[in-house]
Amino acid sequence: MFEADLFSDQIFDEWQTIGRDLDERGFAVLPGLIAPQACQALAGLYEQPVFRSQVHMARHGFGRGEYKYFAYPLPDKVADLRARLYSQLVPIANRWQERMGLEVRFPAAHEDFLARCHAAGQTRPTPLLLQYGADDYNCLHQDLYGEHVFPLQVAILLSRPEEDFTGGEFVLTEQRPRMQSVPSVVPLQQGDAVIFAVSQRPVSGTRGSYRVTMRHGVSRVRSGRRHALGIIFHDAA
Ligand SMILES: O=C(O)CCC(=O)C(=O)O
Ligand SMILES: [Fe+2]
Repeated sequence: MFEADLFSDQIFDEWQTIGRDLDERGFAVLPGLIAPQACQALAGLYEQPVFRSQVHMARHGFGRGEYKYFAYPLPDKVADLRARLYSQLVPIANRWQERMGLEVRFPAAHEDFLARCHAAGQTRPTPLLLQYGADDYNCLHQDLYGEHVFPLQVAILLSRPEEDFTGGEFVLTEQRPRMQSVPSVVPLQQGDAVIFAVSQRPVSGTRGSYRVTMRHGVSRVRSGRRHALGIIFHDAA
């Protein structure tokens, strides 16, 4: 299903660039991670019985639209993507932990990190499929589900901008100490992945690194229907 083989030599350079973008801005785009047909297939799962729960965002003040958390066992494609992206991101996550003065380090294999989450009672899977229609949006938020937090997450756009939907842009804000927040809009095509900080990231200052707080959301969809796949690496309590 993957356009990009996450471990091939060709994309080694791409991961170097991704690491640099993440360090500099707290987010990076991995273009064409999922082929159009596979995007359609993943969006089609929304109506299938592969979920543990459904959230209507308006009921919780999270925005407007809905999402569903996958149940274990995850669909093969989602499980594969989660494990493979994790192993690419772990060196970056550990570098960030060190720069933020945090003691926790993450193991090389995702299953070992999940064992840590599960032992602490964070046993529920967090990968999710989101569905937005006209006028739906997702408020700025952070996907924190307990004490154990992997500092990076991934969202993949499954629909085609301008064809399947208009509006509905992926948005990030960065809140700096004693300064006003910086907004970023991340342009995505179908199948593109955005990798971004879950809640905090290190920024280099004149006297070493300091932490900034990131939030993400989706601007109002103006027309059509938008699906996205969210890959969060920690499980939920
Ligand atoms: O719909 C999106 O693009 C982002 C959804 C989201 O909040 C997430 O994947 O955590
Ligand atoms: Fe989110």
